[in-house]
Amino acid sequence: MKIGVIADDFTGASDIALTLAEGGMRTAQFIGVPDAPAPSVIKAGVVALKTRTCPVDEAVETSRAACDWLIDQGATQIIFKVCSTFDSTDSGNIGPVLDALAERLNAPRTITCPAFPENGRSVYQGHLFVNDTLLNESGMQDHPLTPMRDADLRRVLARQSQQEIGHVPALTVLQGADAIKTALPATGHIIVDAISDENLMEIGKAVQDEVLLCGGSGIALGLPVNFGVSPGSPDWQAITGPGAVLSGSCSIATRAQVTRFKAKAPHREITAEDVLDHGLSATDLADWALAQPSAPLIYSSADPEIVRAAQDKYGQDTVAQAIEALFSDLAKTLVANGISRLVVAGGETSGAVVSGLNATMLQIGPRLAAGVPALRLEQDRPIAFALKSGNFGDEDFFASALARMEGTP
Ligand SMILES: Nc1ncnc2c1ncn2[C@@H]1O[C@H](COP(=O)(O)OP(=O)(O)OP(=O)(O)O)[C@@H](O)[C@H]1O
Ligand SMILES: O=C(O)[C@@H](O)C(=O)CO
Repeated sequence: MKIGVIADDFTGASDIALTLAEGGMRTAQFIGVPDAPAPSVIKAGVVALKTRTCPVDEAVETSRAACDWLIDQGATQIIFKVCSTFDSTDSGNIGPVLDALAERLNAPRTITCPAFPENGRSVYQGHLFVNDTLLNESGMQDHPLTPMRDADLRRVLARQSQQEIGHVPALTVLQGADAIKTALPATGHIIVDAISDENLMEIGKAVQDEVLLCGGSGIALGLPVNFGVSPGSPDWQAITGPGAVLSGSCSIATRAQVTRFKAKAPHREITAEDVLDHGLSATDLADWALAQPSAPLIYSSADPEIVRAAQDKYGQDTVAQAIEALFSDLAKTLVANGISRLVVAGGETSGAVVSGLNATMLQIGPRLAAGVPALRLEQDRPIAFALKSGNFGDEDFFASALARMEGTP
């Protein structure tokens, strides 16, 4: 293994795994910290954790363990993969994990850039934009778990970290790799601006010898070439059989996808009340889903006012955990009863689903959308997954992903 990635959620893990795989590296996504060595053919290993919103100490400890495992596999460069919208709160978890990894790796400085231009995320003057709006006006200010109310990443990270925060501005990045390298301060966490893939390729060259990087999948764009590989599309063998869509993301993009898919597919909504007051069970939902004539959608995705009201009534963690536990049990029951293609929307939701299936390693297939690969899980039969980040994919994503898993994406 050459590159090791510690991803703070499951959709983010497959996002960066796709970038590394398309960059030409044999890549696998591991579910949690493995207790066995990686296959020797794997040149980029992505450990998917569920640490974006867990208690800080747990995030630090698990991320350190993932780092140790990746180093044991031979990784010489470590990436801490966070959300391209820098999802976190003032207490963490990005800053504390980055501080701990820097200490573990004896890295005097780290480079952070969450830009993902293909999906509209850019960093300019230290501020994160989603398309043409600042992060804090992009809809992310209403996220159920990590509302982002400040777009200045220097301030956001400073509130979470013990280290000094540096910045390399776009005007320097535009001058290319040598200028970036020269401008990097010797110590601290350094936010680097990037507004295009070309910028990210230059950053990739500039950070060839840096041991710890942090960012969205864009930070990996310019790295595989440093290891002498050439870009290509990962292989895929079609997986047929019944499908289903499970959506726990409440993002703007996912809600539009839910609306679009509902117009043509059997669908069923899960509300916080159903789960917490009326004892809705995974078995009831699975019985319904398995009786449908075409791939059904089961969703808890809801507008911000509905989410806020549920959180006020039951408590944020209680609702999130109850809904995630239901999706986890549901996925397990569906797969046990023949579902072979699963599209899942939302990072936390994907974490719950994949953990529920006791998956340990996912193979990375070709892209279904920017940042979303087709994934293959080998159990007693192959299962195809899409683990879609909340804000990724076009409105037709659910139908197109299910269709493309059956053919050649
Ligand atoms: N109706 C609802 N009411 C309250 N909370 C909900 C509701 N539906 C989902 N949630 C919770 O909101 C959270 C959504 O997070 P998730 O990571 O799955 O989506 P996302 O943040 O949009 O995706 P990503 O992290 O990939 O951007 C989950 O913890 C989920 O359980
Ligand atoms: O970087 C992103 O936006 C995604 O990969 C993600 O992490 C969302 O959960």
